[in-house]
Amino acid sequence: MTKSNPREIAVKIISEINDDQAYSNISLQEHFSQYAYLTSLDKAFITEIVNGTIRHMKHIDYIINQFSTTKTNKMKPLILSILRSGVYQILFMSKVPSSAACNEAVKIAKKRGLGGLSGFVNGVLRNIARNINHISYPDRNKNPIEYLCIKYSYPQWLVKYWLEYYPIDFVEALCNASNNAPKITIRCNSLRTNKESLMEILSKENIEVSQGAFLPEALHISQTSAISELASFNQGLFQVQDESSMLVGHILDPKPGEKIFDVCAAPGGKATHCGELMNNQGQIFARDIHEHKLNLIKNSAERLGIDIITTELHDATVLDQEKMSQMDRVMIDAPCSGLGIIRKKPDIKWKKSNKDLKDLVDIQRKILSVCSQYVKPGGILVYSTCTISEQENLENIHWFIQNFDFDLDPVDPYIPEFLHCDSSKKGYIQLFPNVHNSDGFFIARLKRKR
Ligand SMILES: C[S@@+](CC[C@H](N)C(=O)[O-])C[C@H]1O[C@@H](n2cnc3c(N)ncnc32)[C@H](O)[C@@H]1O
Repeated sequence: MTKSNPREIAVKIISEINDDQAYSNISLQEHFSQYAYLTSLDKAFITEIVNGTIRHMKHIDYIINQFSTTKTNKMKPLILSILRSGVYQILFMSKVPSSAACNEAVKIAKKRGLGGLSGFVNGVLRNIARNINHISYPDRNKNPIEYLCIKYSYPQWLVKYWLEYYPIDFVEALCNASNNAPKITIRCNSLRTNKESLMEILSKENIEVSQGAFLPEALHISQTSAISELASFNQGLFQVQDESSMLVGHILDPKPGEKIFDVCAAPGGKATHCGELMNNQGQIFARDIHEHKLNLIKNSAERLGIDIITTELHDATVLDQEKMSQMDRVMIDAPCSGLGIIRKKPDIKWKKSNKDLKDLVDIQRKILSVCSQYVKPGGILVYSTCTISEQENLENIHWFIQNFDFDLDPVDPYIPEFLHCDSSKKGYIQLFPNVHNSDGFFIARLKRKR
């Protein structure tokens, strides 16, 4: 069997994402396992082509359509994937010579049985490479929506949606920041080590490591692939988690000995963080609607040395009478549109729609109305999402406090001072990639009145 080269594998993954609805992160991991001969450099190269092409897809298609008589919506899907990945390399990968991008695209077309179209691929890509500095774009002043959609590659519904809530300069900065691949952030496991020791161990494993931005337990690391092969990972010294997501644990503020309910818990990032914050004392019930995901929680808890987490298969929209008013704290890390994690999962741009947001609001309100009943009088409920959508965030919270016996509770005591703002004094915070250089996250803290 001939080995597939990295560009060919990238085209395959791009096709799976666009044509078979695969998720970018899952498809990348599956191919890395399948092609065990790939080096870490190969993996980084494939990840860059795949995520970059998906990130800039609308911009890329706009360019292809200026140079090809056959428009992108009429092309064979495989040819389109080959062209898109070729244009990405020409436009965004300054270290890749355009000639290499064109030649390799032609080779892939031939190898995949589309030799008859190799001249077309060659012609379109070389034409684009020659004219890359003479492409005209929509005018920002005359047509701001089209400009943002093309320049930053976002679907029109999303640009319009964000513009309903934020000024255009903010939306432009948000679109731009959400196109940057983020640093990897890890959480030092305080049950097994401390930050200084972990930094030393990681350096010995040839991982570049630096302090996180918000929280004492957060570190940034350079390595993006093969984290799970590190001895330090397997010894449970850390967990991969964005700092914005770590803030949820701090805002919940669980104490040793308490009973905590995490009703949408998989893969367990926040449940295991709570285990660490509780010094592995107390009880955490970690539920999810998907059985196969419960193993992810169990495996992480075991690796991190946390034994107070009980995993349970349960639909959070269905009331569990036995748990009513039993919990000191309840965490609803709700299923959401994920518009805050486009940096990590660029395919979210193309997979979500306005209708999804409306459907999600229904589920989120159902989960809020059911799971708030598990909180003891005087207890705490934290609602969080990894999205930037007022409907799923603040509008849900306003609806909730109007209809249930809960008040917002200030989050300032639980977050670093530089994050303090008007809303944190009231009881919630919205993080943005363009403002906080983190995932876009919403976190609200609510206290049950009686
Ligand atoms: C945002 S993720 C949770 C992430 C998790 N808290 C963490 O920090 O790792 C939302 C989770 O909710 C689960 N989910 C979706 N609908 C649910 C429902 N009706 N009941 C319980 N879990 C649900 C999904 O399977 C998904 O794992």
